[in-house]
Amino acid sequence: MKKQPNSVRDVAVETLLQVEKNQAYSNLLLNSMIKKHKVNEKDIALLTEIVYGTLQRRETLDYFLAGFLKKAKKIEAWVQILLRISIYQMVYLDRIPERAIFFEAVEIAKKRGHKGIAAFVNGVLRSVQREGLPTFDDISDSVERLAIKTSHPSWLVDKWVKQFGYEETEKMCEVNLMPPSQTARVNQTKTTVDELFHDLTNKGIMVEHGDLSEDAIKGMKGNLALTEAFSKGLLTIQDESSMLVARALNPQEGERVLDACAAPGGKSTHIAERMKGTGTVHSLDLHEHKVKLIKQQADRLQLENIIPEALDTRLAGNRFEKESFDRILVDAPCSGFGVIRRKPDIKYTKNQEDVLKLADLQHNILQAVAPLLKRDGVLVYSTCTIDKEENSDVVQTFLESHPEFVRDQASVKYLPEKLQPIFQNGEVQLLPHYFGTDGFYIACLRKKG
Ligand SMILES: C[S@@+](CC[C@H](N)C(=O)[O-])C[C@H]1O[C@@H](n2cnc3c(N)ncnc32)[C@H](O)[C@@H]1O
Repeated sequence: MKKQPNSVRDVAVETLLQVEKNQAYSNLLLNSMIKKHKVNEKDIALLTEIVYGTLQRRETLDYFLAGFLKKAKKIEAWVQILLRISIYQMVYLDRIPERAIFFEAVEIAKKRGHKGIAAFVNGVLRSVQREGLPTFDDISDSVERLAIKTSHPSWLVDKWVKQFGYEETEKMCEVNLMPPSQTARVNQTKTTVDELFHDLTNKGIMVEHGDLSEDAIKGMKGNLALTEAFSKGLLTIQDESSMLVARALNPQEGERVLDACAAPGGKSTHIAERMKGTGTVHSLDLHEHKVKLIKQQADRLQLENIIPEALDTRLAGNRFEKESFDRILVDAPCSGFGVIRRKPDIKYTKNQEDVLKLADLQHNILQAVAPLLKRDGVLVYSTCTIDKEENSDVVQTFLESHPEFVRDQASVKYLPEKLQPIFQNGEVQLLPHYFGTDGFYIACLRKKG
C-alpha cells in the first residue's frame, strides 16, 4: 500500500513528484494537495514556499547537488526531490535551522524508502554542509551559466539572448525567480479605485496603488481574493499587464464585442465593465468547463452583458455574420513564458516545438476572426508570453496576408504614459522586469474603413 505523506515537507515531496510526472500545473496541484492532506493554515505558507521555491530553482539545486551525487547509483526521483527541497531550505530559507532540515529529510527517507536511503540522504546533506556549494564561475559558457544560475533551460536562455540581448535576458531571468505581487482590478461599475482603496485600508488590509494600470490595487499582505470586496464583486484578481488589454481595445457603450479566447473571463469582464454593462460581449472558449468559469465571474461581478459560449474560434465564421463586431480581442493561447514567476513548471515543460504549434494556432485564430470585424473596427491581439515567434511574428504574418488591416499606433493614447516610449508600430512587449508585471504582449490593429 502506498504510504500517505503527512509532514509539510513530505507533502512538498509528493506535490513535486506529481508535477515532475507532468500530472498537473503546480498551482492547481498545490491547492488540491493542501485540501487532500488537510495542511494546517500555519503550514500552508511554508509548503507553498518550499514547492514553488524548489521548482523555481530546480536546475540550480541540481547543479549544487551534482558533485555530491557523482558516486551514487541512479537515484529514485523522490530522493532527488527530497535532496532538492532540503538544499533549497538550507540555501534560501534563513529561518529554518539546519538540524530541523536534516532531521525531516532523514525521517521522510526512512518512511518512503528504508534506512539505507536515509543514511545516503543524511550523508549527502552533511557533505554539502561540510564542503560548501560549488560556484557558478566554474561554468565557462555564459548562456549555460545564466541558465543554471537562474534555473532556466539553456535553449530558452539562448533564444532570449538572441532576441533581447544578454543584459535584458539576465534581468528577466532574475525577476522570474521573485514571487509576484497580487494585484486586483477595481470594478468601476460599482466603485472607484480611491473608494475601494480606502475601504480596504479601513478594514486593516494593506494595499497600495498599482504601478502601471489606473484600474489596479496591489495587495501587500493577505489575499485579496478572500476579502468581502471580492465576494461582493468589487474587484477581480488580475495582473496589471492584463488590465491594459481592455483599455487598448477601448470598447464603447452599446457596442458588440467578440472575445475570441475568453476563459476564465478576466478580460471579458473588464471589457464588459468598461461598457458599463451595456452592449454585448460574446465570450468564446474551446471547453465547456472553462466557459462555466466565465459565467461565474460575470455573475460575481453582476455583469449582464456577457454571453459565454463554448466554441472553437477557428469555426467562428460559421456562427457569426461577417463584419458584425465593432471590436475583437484575441487573447491567444500561448507558451506562457511571461508568467514563469506564477507557474514555474512552464519553463521545464514547454519546448520549441510547442512554440511553433502555438504560433500556428494563433495565426489560425486571427485568420478566422478577421472577416467578423466591421470596417474601421479594432482588433487587439495579446499573449502572456515574450516569445517573438508567438507575438510580433504572428502579427506580421497576419498583416502580410490581410492588407485590409493596419497597425493602430493611435491606441497608444488609451495606455499608461509609462508605456508610450515602448509602444511602437501599434505593439508593445512588456518584459517582467520593466514594471514588475507579467511578461505580456499587446498589438493593436484596425480594419481599414
Ligand atoms: C490566454 S487564455 C485566455 C485568458 C482570458 N482571456 C482571460 O483574460 O481570462 C487562452 C484561452 O484560449 C482558449 N483556447 C485555446 N484554443 C482555442 C480555440 N481554438 N478556440 C477558442 N478558445 C481557445 C484556452 O482554452 C484558454 O482558455
